[in-house]
Amino acid sequence: MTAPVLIENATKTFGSFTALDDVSLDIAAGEFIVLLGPSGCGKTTLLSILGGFLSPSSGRIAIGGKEMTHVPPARRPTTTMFQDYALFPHMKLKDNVGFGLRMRGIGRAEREERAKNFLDLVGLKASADKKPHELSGGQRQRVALARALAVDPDVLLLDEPLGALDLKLRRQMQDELKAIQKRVGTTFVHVTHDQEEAMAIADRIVVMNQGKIEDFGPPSEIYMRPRSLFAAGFMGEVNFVPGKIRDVDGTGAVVETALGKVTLPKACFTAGSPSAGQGTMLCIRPEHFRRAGEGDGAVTALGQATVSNSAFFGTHYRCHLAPNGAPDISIVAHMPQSTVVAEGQVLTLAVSVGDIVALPSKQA
Ligand SMILES: Nc1ncnc2c1ncn2[C@@H]1O[C@H](COP(=O)(O)OP(=O)(O)OP(=O)(O)O)[C@@H](O)[C@H]1O
Repeated sequence: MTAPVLIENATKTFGSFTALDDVSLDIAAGEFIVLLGPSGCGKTTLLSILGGFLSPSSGRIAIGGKEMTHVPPARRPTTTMFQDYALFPHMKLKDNVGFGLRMRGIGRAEREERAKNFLDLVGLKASADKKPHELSGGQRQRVALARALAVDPDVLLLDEPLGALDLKLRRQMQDELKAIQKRVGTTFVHVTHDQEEAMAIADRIVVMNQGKIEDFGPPSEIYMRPRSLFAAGFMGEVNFVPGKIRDVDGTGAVVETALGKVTLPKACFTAGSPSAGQGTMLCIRPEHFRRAGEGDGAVTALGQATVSNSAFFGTHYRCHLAPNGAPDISIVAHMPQSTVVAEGQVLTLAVSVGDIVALPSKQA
């Protein structure tokens, strides 16, 4: 089963501290949503409000069109899977997976049948009679997922479920989790502070900071067209170049920066229309820099820069560049591996204007 989730103006305070600040989200049935943000930003608080373990101080929650704000966890169509997935050590895997069904009064034959189906879904059908200590960490994680899905929730809430796994296993489990979610079609809301994990699994990412939503959209949109400085910086590496908006017309604006003037179309201003005199921050990803004259399409030259450090990364050179005439700015650029970039070399930097995002330099 699957259901849409609606969160309207949810706020959660603990004494005078606001952990969640006027958060609204509209999640479609069957979506894989990731709540992403640094430690303490309110991800778990939001997940706990969805699961019914916390009540919002104000605002409301609906799941599948039904009011859920004050409904206790056991009466919600949700299951929560925690990082500490605590399987019962004395029970066989099929009994661990069937445990929730037993609690719901489902008879042994049906329980075993469903437990086996869900163990099959996570690739462990042949291990149904094993006990948790006979499994690896990744296999135990799969059993926990099978157990959570076996009770057929409309929405599965996952709180850093891969946090305890080593990096290689974690990447592998991310792929599996995504594939399983697509097969079952259940709405997943998954918490992580790992940006790569979010990009690997999410249909849409909710970027959170200090109890607020900074950005919400598909991974590529948040990476390429972020709507906040925080989201731009949290989703991968980015160079910030400060500037001032000078001339605005219907098509865009001219921005004056320490690297020179850049004419940007309206689409570059992802947080709203530019206004003259406003301070702005240009966000440029390292891979969007190139040397003047390289690549196709219209590029804007951003002056000359001296390579202060260059390292070969296989797919590219990662360079630190000191723009000539702008000592306060340091640039990280990825240059194609086809041409050697050496320390001390002077390059004319260029970027395609369509790759630049301009955001208000001070966001409320
Ligand atoms: N019961 C509580 N009483 C007081 N403060 C709380 C309580 N629960 C959470 N907080 C505070 O609310 C803020 C958000 O906590 P939350 O657990 O939602 O963050 P998080 O983004 O999930 O962080 P992490 O990634 O570290 O788990 C934190 O500053 C935390 O200290």
